[in-house]
Amino acid sequence: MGILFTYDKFPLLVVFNPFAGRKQGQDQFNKVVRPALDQSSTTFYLIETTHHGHAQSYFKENIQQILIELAQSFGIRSTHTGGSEEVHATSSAVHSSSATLRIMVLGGDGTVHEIVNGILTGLVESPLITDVFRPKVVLSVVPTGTGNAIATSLNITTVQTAVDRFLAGNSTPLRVIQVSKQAHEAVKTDSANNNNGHLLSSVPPRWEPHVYTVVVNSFGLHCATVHDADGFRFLGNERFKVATLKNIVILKQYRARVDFYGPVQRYDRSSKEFSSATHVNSRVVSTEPSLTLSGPFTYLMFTKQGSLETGFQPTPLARTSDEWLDVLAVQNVGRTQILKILGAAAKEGKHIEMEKVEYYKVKAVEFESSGVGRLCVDGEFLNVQAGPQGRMRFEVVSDLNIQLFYVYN
Ligand SMILES: Nc1ncnc2c1ncn2[C@@H]1O[C@H](COP(=O)(O)OP(=O)(O)OP(=O)(O)O)[C@@H](O)[C@H]1O
Repeated sequence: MGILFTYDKFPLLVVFNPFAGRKQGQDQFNKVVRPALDQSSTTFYLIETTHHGHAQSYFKENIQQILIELAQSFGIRSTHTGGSEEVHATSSAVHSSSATLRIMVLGGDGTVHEIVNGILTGLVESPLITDVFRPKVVLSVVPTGTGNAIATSLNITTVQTAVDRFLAGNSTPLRVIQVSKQAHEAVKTDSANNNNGHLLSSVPPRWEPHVYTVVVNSFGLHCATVHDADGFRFLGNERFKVATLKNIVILKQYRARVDFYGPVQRYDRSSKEFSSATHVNSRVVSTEPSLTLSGPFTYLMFTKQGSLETGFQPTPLARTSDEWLDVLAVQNVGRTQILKILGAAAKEGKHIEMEKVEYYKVKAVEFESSGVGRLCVDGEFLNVQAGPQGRMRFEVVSDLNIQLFYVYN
C-alpha cells in the first residue's frame, strides 16, 4: 500500500462503511466525527469501503506494512531476513505494549468483524508479532450500523458518545471467538470408527481456525432471522423485528447437538447467579464433553456481547472482556412461548428468569447439526454438513497473538 507516515505520531485509521445502517455515516462523519478529530489535532487516514469484504481484504493485504510503520513510529527497528520482516526493540525503554494501532470504525458489527478477520488472516504465520512487539489494536466503534451490538454492549448508543470515549482514551479487551472446523484427516478417522454418529476416538480431533467472531454465532430462529433481515434493510433497525415475526409464523425446530467442554456455569433463576454445572476438573481439550444439550433447538446462540441492539439482550450478563462464552439455548418450544421469551429478551434480558430458557457460561462449545444446517457467524453464513463431518468448535482462545483487540469504552 505504501503509506509512509511522516507524522510524529502514528495516525488514527478511520474505516468508513457508507452502506451500513441507513447510510447516515457520511453525514455523521462530516457533522460530528471530523470536527472532533480536527479540534483534538488527531491525524487520521480515511479508508472508505466500496464493497462487501473490502475492509477485510484491505487489512489482510496491508496489516503487515501498517504494523512495520507503526513499530518504526514507536522507535522499534525492523529488519528484513529471509523474505520476511522482523521487528526488534532498539532500547529497553521501548515496551511492546505501548505500541497501539488505533482504528475508528464508522459502520456496524459486520465492518468490525471484517477488520478483525482481515488483521488476523494478514498475520497468519507472520513473524512480526512477538513478545518484543505485540501491539494493541484499539477500536473506536462508532455506531452507524443497524444492530451495533458491540457499541450498544458498551453503552455507546450515539456517535457523539463514541467520539467522547475515543478522546477519553480508556479501553477494554474485545475478546475474539475462534470458530474452527475439524482438520480433514481427523474427520476421516472419526467417521471410520463411528457407527452411531458420535465421536469414538480417544484422541481429541485437531481443529483448524475457520473464522473469528466478535459478536454472535447462532443457529435456528436467530440465524434464520439474520438471514432474512438483509432483505428488509430499507426498514433500518426494524428489519430484525419483521424478520423475526416472519420466522415465528413459520416456526421450525432445528435438530442438532451441542457439547460443552471445560467448566460450565448455568444461570440459576432462584439465586439469580451463575453456579457450576459440571465437575470442577472438566477439561477444555478432551474427548468427553462436560455437558451435552441434545436439542432440537428453537433458538441457540454463542456470544460475547451483552446486547445485540438497543434493549435486546439475549445474553444480558455477557462481558466483551472476559474469557467466557455466553450460550443461550431454548429447546423445542412453540410459537406462543418463543414470542414471550423474545419479548422479555427485548426488555433488557428479562427472559433469563423464564422457564425453558437455558443460559450458560462456557469455555468451549462443539456444535453438530443432524441435517445439513446453517450457522450465522457475525452476520455471515456457514453451511454445515450433517453429522460429525460438519462439527464446528467455538472458543474464546487465550492465544496472545489472537487476542490483540481492545475497544474504547
Ligand atoms: N460501499 C459498500 N457498498 C455495499 N456494501 C458495503 C460497502 N462497504 C461495506 N459494505 C458491506 O456492508 C455490509 C453491512 O455493514 P455493517 O454490518 O457494518 O452494517 P449493518 O449491517 O448496517 O450493521 P450491524 O452489523 O451492526 O447490524 C457489510 O457486509 C459490508 O461488507
